[in-house]
Amino acid sequence: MILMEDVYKTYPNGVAALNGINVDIKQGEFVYIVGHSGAGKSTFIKLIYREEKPTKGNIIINEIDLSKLKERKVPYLRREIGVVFQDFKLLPRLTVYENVAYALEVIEETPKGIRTRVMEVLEEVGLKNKARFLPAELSGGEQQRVSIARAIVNRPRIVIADEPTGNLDPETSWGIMKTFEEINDKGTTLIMATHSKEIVNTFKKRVIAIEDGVIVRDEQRGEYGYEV
Ligand SMILES: Nc1ncnc2c1ncn2[C@@H]1O[C@H](COP(=O)(O)OP(=O)(O)OP(=O)(O)O)[C@@H](O)[C@H]1O
Repeated sequence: MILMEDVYKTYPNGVAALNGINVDIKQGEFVYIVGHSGAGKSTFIKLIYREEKPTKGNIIINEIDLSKLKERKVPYLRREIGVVFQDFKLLPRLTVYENVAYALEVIEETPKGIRTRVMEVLEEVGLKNKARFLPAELSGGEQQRVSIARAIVNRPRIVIADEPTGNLDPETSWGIMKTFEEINDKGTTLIMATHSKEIVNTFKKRVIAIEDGVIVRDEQRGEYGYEV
C-alpha cells in the first residue's frame, strides 16, 4: 500500500515540484503516472523509494511511516521496492546473470538457492539463454528485461518504473508491457511514469495525472488525456 497525505516537495534551489499530493494506491494495483515534462512525476516516484524526502506531509509505504524511518532501516524499505529506469542502469562489466545476482539479497541463500532464483527470474523475463552475455551484447529491449529481472529478484511488493519504454521502439515496448502485466498479475503493485499515449490507451489501467505538482485527474481504466 502507498499512501500520501498532503505531500509537498520543494528542492533546495526553491523549485516546488509537488504541492499537496493526496493518493492511496492499494496492493496489487497497476497505476500510470502521466503529465507534461517537469510536472513532478519523477519526484513523486523518488519519494516512494526514499530517493528524496518530502518537505511536508506523510508517506506510508507497506505500513512503514517514512517520516519515522531511520536511515539504517532504509535498506528494508528498498527490499520491498524494485525500480526500473529509462536508461536501464546495468553494470557494464558484469554479465546478465551477474547483474541480477548482484542485486539479490543473499540473506540465508545458499549458492544453489541464488542460482535457482536468478535463473527463475531470467526465465520470467525471457532471457534464460542470454545469462552469460554482457549488457552491450544485448538489444535495448533485452537490456530493459535484465533491469526488470534485477528489480523483481528480491520479490518486492512494489515495482516502480520511471519511463521504462522511453528508449525503446513500440514493438519492444509492447513486450515490456506484457512482462509488467505478468508481474502485476502475481500481486505486485506496479507504478509506471510514462509519456506514451499508445501504451496508456492500449493497456488500460488506473491513470493519475500530475500538473504543476498536484493531481488533476485520477481515473480507473483512464486515458492518457494529452496530445503528443
Ligand atoms: N534534484 C533537483 N533539484 C532541483 N530541482 C529539481 C530536481 N529534480 C527535479 N527538479 C525540478 O522539479 C520539477 C519536477 O521535476 P520532475 O523530474 O519530477 O518532473 P517530471 O514530471 O518527471 O518530468 P519529465 O517528464 O521531464 O521527466 C521540475 O521543475 C524540475 O526542474
